[in-house]
Amino acid sequence: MDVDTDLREFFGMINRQKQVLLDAKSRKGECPRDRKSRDEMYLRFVVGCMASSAKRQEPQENMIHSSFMPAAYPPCTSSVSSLQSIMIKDLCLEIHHRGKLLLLRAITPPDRLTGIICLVEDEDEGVATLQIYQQDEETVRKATQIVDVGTILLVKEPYFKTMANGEYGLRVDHLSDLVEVDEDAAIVPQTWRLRRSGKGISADSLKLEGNAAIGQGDCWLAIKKYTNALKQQPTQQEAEIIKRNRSLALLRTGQYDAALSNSGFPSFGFSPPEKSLFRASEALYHLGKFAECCQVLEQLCVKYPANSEAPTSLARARRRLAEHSNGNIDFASLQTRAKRLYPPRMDHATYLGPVEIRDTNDLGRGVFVTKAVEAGELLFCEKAFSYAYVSEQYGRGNAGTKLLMNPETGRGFLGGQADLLQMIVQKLFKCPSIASSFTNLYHGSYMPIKAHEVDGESIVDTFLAERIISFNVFGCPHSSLQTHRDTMANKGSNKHKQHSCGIWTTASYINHSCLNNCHRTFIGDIMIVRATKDLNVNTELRFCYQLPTGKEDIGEHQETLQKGWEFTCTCTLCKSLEETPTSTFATRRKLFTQLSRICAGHTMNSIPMRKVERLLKSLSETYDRPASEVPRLALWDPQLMLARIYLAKKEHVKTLDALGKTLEALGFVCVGLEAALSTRFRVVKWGSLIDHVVEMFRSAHAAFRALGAIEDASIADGYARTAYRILVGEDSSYEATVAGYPVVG
Ligand SMILES: C[S@@+](CC[C@H](N)C(=O)[O-])C[C@H]1O[C@@H](n2cnc3c(N)ncnc32)[C@H](O)[C@@H]1O
Repeated sequence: MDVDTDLREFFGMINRQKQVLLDAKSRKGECPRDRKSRDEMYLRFVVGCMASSAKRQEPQENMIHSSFMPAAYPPCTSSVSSLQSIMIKDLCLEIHHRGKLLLLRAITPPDRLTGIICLVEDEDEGVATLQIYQQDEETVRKATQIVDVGTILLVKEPYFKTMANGEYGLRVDHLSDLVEVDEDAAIVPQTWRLRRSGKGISADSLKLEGNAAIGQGDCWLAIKKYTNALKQQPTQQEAEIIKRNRSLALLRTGQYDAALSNSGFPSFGFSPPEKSLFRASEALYHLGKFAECCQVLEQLCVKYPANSEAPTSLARARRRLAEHSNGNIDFASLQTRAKRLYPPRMDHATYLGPVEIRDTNDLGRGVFVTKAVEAGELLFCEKAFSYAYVSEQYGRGNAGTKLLMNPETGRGFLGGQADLLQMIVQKLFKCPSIASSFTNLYHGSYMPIKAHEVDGESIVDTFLAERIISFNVFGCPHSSLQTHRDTMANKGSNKHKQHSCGIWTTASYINHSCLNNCHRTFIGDIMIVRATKDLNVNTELRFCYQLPTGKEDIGEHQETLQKGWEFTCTCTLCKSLEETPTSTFATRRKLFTQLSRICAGHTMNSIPMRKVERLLKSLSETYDRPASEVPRLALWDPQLMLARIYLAKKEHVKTLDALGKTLEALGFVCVGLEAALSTRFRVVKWGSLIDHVVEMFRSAHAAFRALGAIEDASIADGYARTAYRILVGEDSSYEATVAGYPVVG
């Protein structure tokens, strides 16, 4: 939603790749005889590495790293012991060798492109290129910590294919399909046992090696050392210490479930060690289990009063718990922190207000309000499940140059979204206890596998994750406050071309309507959802996935919804647009163009008001349904311009009249804006909310005040604040923002 999915400029590339895939498919099942020799492959690989290293050292601006998803295939769900060995020479093209297992040893260091690439050999000295995808970024885990010369790997149910450069290679898309093997594992041939393995070394020595690795910042190596130490039959006491140490390395590598169980949680025994309690609390915090985290930290504070970090951590966890339970949210401080943070990943908890996910009659699941709410009320405030940040100034984010295309579905992920896939797959793999909040999201017709675990590792289906992201991803600005200020300052907003994006697992259940009744805003990776109308209990919430501007052809709007989410919108606005004859659209466009030309060609003082009013009247007459039922989205803009001119000319009665018409065009029903001023100003029904609605109410405030209608002025200011709260997410910044409005400040 609101993500940049316009990949037209890449269509040529997608089509060429489609052709490559088709050509490859025609060789399906073929066992290629024209494989390159080991030496030739080695030479090509080294040259390729040198070229990519040179590119990394001198990155070109706007360089796009493109990659393609293969046709979806499920991850292996069989345990290693049930698979049969196969050799590289027996692999056939475009085949997933189900029931088979390939034992490999890396013969080159890795090269990192969009995936990690290296050359591998098998026991028969057959050589192939291995491409592994969805691994951690280099900044999180170096490619050499994943595979390096001598690393022994098992590829489960190997997928052999023609690669982009025309050579043949193995491609691994699912993390659990690749298993690193110890040199002393029974499956490893004697000739490969060259390095010093854990065998014969005491558990204590391996533990010390693990501690040293942590000291050097290599937590992945530390985990291996501790795991080997545990295989050397340590005493129970030793084993507890080793696990406790491993818990720290697991914490630092984001493996919070395993860190928690290695800490000894939940039964720490009669005398819980300080480190166990602390590590358990950290893991619980990162898993969002704030109540349990507080309990563990309270225990730690009582047992170890000298621990100086525990009270600070407890205070932090209690703040999260309060945010989570009561919606006790300090928005002003959130805004301040988001401004300084790059990427703006906020240390904050999710608050779910009066909302519930339920089945709808016709659109699968949806979100409903559990009590009556008023326009502006906070419904929920959700921390992202996963968030990929791309700076609006480019170059400051963690993404921006990747293009991941799926020729099979015709969908593509650009920039942040391509990063999001890798981040989510890693998170699901590392924290399986929270995976279902993501995997339960809508995924269209994709059929997921049933198994979740094999050989003690979680199974993550990369293609399911890709599909879920494409239906549920939200584009987002660094902060909606900045977007609002930019829009109001006429700096133009890139609202509809968001590169940062994320997944918010509650918001994802909200279905679409062009006439939405709730609105999402962002402060960094926090999404704030507020009601845009007064809602009765049990009303289903509706977001606008993609806002029709009212100027485009309805076909274009429906095509975007169909392409993005595979449905056709049947809301009153779409229905009315569909029923509008083409000739009416043409008249509307013509009148609109005339209006735009007049506005662009005149200053405020020289604008021919009568002509504009006449054109606006004719434009209104092209609509037949009342605006309260079907907003006239093409009309508010020129109508607001009139209101601005009247306000500038201090013609306050006309200002109020023009504002009434502007709000009406957006579907608002207001009373008390008429010349007589005999009725108290009131919004009877809220309409579509756009940033300028705040300006409209502020202008009404100014006009009422000038006319001496002080109470109406104050009511108008109240509405401006409510609209602002909905559009920005909070109103602590209201005064500072509206003071900067160009027209009415
Ligand atoms: C983000 S999900 C929304 C939650 C979804 N209904 C569920 O059951 O999980 C988006 C999908 O919901 C369905 N959907 C949402 N709004 C719709 C609408 N107005 N009409 C028809 N289908 C809609 C479409 O299948 C769409 O791809």
